[in-house]
Amino acid sequence: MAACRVLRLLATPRLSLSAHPLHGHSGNLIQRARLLPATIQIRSYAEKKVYQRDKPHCNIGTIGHVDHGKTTLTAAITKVLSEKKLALAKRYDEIDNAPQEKARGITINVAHIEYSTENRHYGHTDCPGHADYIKNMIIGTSQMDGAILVVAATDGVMPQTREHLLLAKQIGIDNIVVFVNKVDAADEEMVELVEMEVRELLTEMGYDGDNAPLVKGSALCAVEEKSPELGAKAIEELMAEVDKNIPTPQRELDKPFMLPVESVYSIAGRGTVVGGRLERGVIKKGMECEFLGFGKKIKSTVTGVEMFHQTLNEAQAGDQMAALVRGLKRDDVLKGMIMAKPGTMKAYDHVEGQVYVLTKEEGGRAKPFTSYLNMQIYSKTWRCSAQILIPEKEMVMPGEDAKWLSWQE
Ligand SMILES: Nc1nc2c(ncn2[C@@H]2O[C@H](COP(=O)(O)OP(=O)(O)OP(=O)(O)O)[C@@H](O)[C@H]2O)c(=O)[nH]1
Ligand SMILES: [Mg+2]
Repeated sequence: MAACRVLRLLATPRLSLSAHPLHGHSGNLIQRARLLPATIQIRSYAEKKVYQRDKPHCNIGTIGHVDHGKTTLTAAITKVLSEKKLALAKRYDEIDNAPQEKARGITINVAHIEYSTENRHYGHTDCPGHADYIKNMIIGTSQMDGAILVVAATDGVMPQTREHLLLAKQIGIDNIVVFVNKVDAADEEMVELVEMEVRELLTEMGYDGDNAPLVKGSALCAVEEKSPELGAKAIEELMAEVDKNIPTPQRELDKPFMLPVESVYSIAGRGTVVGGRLERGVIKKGMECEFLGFGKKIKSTVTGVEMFHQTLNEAQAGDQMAALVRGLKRDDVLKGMIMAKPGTMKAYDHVEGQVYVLTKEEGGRAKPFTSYLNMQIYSKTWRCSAQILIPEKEMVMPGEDAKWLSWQE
């Protein structure tokens, strides 16, 4: 189990950073960021439908252990909702569409899918469960307002069930709805045991395990149109719980805009498109913008805004959006940069934080640590290899609080 710590920035207390030293030294960050695969596909700006903002927008997604059925559940939700004309049904292989994903049968990149219920419009991020792709899961989860934790009844709580829930908690996801999947392949006793186990885990992680919304069913049955009680009905029940238990957050619309860049594309003949979840403010066509990060500061102008392939008159905080920007090459902008209103943000190469070090039982490390330790720091869509300094103590034990300073290596 990997150690995980949370930094609360003193200067900007709304921003929380998760440091996750899973992968050790990151090497050349910029090179790595370039290698990361694209996640939102914007094919053409021509003849786009205009997005109708007639329902509140909410960002959710699927987290949980590898192979527990997150992508199948994502496909099942779109299928069930498409029957009510609230979604376009997405097949499993349209969600996991990279050749490597198809070959290995696992999710590697997060996928962003859109659908609606009667009450809300959703952006859904399907995260990878495999331990090797935790970094993608952290970025995916940092864009969610609430999460669906998928646990297979055939397996129960597994290492990444625990780790994903821990990370979701650290990232600040307060509302979780559980889907106990693969109920078609497990006996009743097993399903009951798994429910108890998940509730216990939720409590352990600081959620209200006893009263957490939990739905049991089978995503595969819903996709294959079998056993409607376990299939389509369970999916409807799940979405009703999501509607009820994951509140739409208050968005900061009146602040200067800020978009952590999650993906960068180039569209032949049109230019460069950047995608991500708009963290605050409003973005409209014609606005000036500035990209910060990786030692760069680049000015540009927004020439188009869209969400899930539909044109937006304006993108609002919370939207999973993409912006076309003028005069930039694809390689000028990197995943992890911030796109902001010019002059409103500054880049730093160090952070000061008040840190609580998780104990081994909480999923942290067993040993104390001292200054000059190298680790990865994660925040929003960026991650960075950093060195830490603990000014007031010689060492910090798991379970202790400390003030610390970390700077980019
Ligand atoms: N019996 C049964 N199998 C299921 C169910 N849901 C998914 N599966 C199967 O479980 C396997 C894994 O499903 P995925 O949806 O790829 O799992 P995942 O959680 O997205 O996996 P990663 O993204 O790689 O972590 C596939 O073979 C699915 O067909 C279910 O309800 N019942
Ligand atoms: Mg998957």
